[in-house]
Amino acid sequence: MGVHKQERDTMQQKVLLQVSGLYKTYGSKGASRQAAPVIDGASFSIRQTETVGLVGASGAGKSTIGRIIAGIEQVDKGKLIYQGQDLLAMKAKERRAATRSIQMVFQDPYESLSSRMTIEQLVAEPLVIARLHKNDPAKRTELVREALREVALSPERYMHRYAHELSGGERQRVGLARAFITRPQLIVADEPTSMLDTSLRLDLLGLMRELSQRHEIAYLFITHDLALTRGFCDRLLVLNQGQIVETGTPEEVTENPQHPFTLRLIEALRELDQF
Ligand SMILES: Nc1ncnc2c1ncn2[C@@H]1O[C@H](COP(=O)(O)OP(=O)(O)OP(=O)(O)O)[C@@H](O)[C@H]1O
Repeated sequence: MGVHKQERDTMQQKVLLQVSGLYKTYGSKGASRQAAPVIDGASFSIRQTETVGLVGASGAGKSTIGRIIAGIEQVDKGKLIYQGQDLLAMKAKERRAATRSIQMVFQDPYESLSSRMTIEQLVAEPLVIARLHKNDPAKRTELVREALREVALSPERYMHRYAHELSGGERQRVGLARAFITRPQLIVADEPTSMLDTSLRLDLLGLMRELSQRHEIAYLFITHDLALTRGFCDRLLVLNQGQIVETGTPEEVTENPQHPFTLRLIEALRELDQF
């Protein structure tokens, strides 16, 4: 009743990640008691194959949440249940194994790819880190080729080149191929399009969508660009003062915001992006 088809389909998917009561304060141990928490009890879930947009003002803690989920940032308190497993209760080694299927794509394709490695080495690196196919270099090469084809880069043309020889759009595709090579269930994409021009932004999102449909990948898509979330995200999460204050489809959130902060955020972002 009142729920449209896309949303109903999404609701029927199983929960992939459940985040509950997340807290995070930055600062040295002594100072942290006085410092205000950046993440202050955030709770939300991501379903299998769902594309969830995380929006909020600059400095709201969006990247912090992304990095916590990807396991590259510590958390003070809270629960992360991924595929039914309590990640924060695990030992580091166990957690690494349980979260191999969570990958991250970063904002800056210039900074995030080493200029000393070939594209083949860069795309293979997550396999090396996860010690997958350790004694089978041919298998690794085959997987690199496959990952490059998935992001519409010809292996023959790109494998032996270096990141500095590539355009920004091509580098972001390499970033996506790196995320894809371990066959993730969830990709945290932190402003992956913000350094690309408009047509390349749409190309990358189109590619991400195709990957998701072909391989059943869910995304947490961190962005300040509300216009981009339409047609790409199934659902938005609005982060304010370290908490998720609103969720809904991009249309619901932008056309009928329920929380006063969301209204202010939309107005501010509209001014910024002429959205
Ligand atoms: N490593 C760190 N040490 C100390 N403070 C940090 C660190 N990383 C982030 N912060 C602070 O935490 C707050 C949230 O930062 P975060 O990068 O998560 O926000 P964001 O919503 O992603 O911002 P933006 O949209 O500008 O990228 C900011 O006030 C930031 O200065």
